[in-house]
Amino acid sequence: MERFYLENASKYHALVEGLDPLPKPRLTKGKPGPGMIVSARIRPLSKNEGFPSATFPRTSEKNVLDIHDLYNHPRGIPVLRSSDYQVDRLFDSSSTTEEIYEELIVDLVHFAWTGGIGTLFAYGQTGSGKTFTVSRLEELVAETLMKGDLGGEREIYMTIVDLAGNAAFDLLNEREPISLLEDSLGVTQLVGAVEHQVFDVKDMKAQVDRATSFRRTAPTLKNPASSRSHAICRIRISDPVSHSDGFLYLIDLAGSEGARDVAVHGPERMRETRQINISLSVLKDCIRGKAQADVAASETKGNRTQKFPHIPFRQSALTRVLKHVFDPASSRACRTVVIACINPSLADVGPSKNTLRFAEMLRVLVPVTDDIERDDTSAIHWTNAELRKWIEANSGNPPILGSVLAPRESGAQLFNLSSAEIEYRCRKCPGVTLEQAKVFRSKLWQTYISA
Ligand SMILES: Nc1ncnc2c1ncn2[C@@H]1O[C@H](COP(=O)(O)OP(=O)(O)OP(=O)(O)O)[C@@H](O)[C@H]1O
Repeated sequence: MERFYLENASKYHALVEGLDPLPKPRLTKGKPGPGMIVSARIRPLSKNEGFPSATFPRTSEKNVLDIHDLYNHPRGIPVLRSSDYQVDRLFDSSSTTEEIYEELIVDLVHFAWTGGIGTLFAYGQTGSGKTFTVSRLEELVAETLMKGDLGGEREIYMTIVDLAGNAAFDLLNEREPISLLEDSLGVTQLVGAVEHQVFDVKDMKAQVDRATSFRRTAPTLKNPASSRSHAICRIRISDPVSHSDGFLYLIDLAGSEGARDVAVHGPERMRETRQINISLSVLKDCIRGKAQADVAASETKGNRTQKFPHIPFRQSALTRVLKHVFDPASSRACRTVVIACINPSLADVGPSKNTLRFAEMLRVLVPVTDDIERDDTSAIHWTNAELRKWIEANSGNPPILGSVLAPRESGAQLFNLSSAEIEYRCRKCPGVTLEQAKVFRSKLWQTYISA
């Protein structure tokens, strides 16, 4: 197939240039649900790949991507086959990891700092840029956490482990095997993994580099050092005053390889690929189930008598480790960001389409009512400054401070927080009682409902 693409590269360019400049519009009704953003990042095409780019972000529509494949028609005339995909946020090949951090990840850091659970998944075919993206994001997270301007004292602990099938290894301890055991509360513990307390940026970055050097890699057709395991970097942010922990998970998933890529590597690698694909499939079901549960909870304003979708988090080691992210019984406030990484090369259109289909399946959209679409001044569109003003005027005495907001939190994000999270934040303001926090919470939601 690659030979076919190379031989017909000029034909491909001519067909793409001759396409209708106004592609069929993508009609999606709805906005992303609370607590979940599904994005895609297209990496630049490297010079030595030799194939044309087959991915085309639309200029006329935000966050929509066209992929044009060249089909070897039986009559011998190559034809174009086009498909389009939509995500919540698309980063094209000129985007930097710093931009992705500012738009999507810094909020997760603030969220974890205030006691929430923030999770990032980088997903995609082998060689699509997952490790490149996550490594830089880890450095940027370290810089934010250690800058000292997040407010309050915290202790930071890091654990970095590697999951290959059902086996787990400690990347901060020379890849020593560890056990995944469930404790009496049903939480899967990483027994034997070192939890390293970090005190500055240099120390954090050194731990990340150390973990990278112990990561399991193997050559695939697409990447000479392909990661054949899921790497989980867990950052626990402990508040010594309230004795509560926030968590940040940065997860570089194993490359989703096609059978074609591993066929030359024998039965061991085929088995490994099967295990990776099964765990990715369970992960998809869990992320989607969680997003549906979040939407249902926000629509019923946290009423837990509502029947939530089944989330099969016990079916793989990866999702068992992330129990408090996926367990519907968990009361922890969670936010998740998925970055679907794409190699734009024409030779990779098949895996790229699979990755984008996977990303689309994760999206759970909330219907947008006409009122909300029309009314840009409604409460959920308030800026941070407007929110602070509203909080000051409506929080009673002693006042609940505007600091209950994470620095970049939007109106929609604040209104979608769980009741436990809102009360937890209010209680951190001096003198505020639980009763007052509850009154404030219900005022907040009434404002949201009437918005
Ligand atoms: N945004 C980018 N800009 C420049 N180079 C990139 C970018 N993303 C990836 N690359 C390069 O592409 C190659 C493959 O990237 P990377 O190793 O991150 O892929 P991967 O998805 O983690 O692969 P695997 O799943 O096989 O481990 C690397 O040489 C990396 O430097």
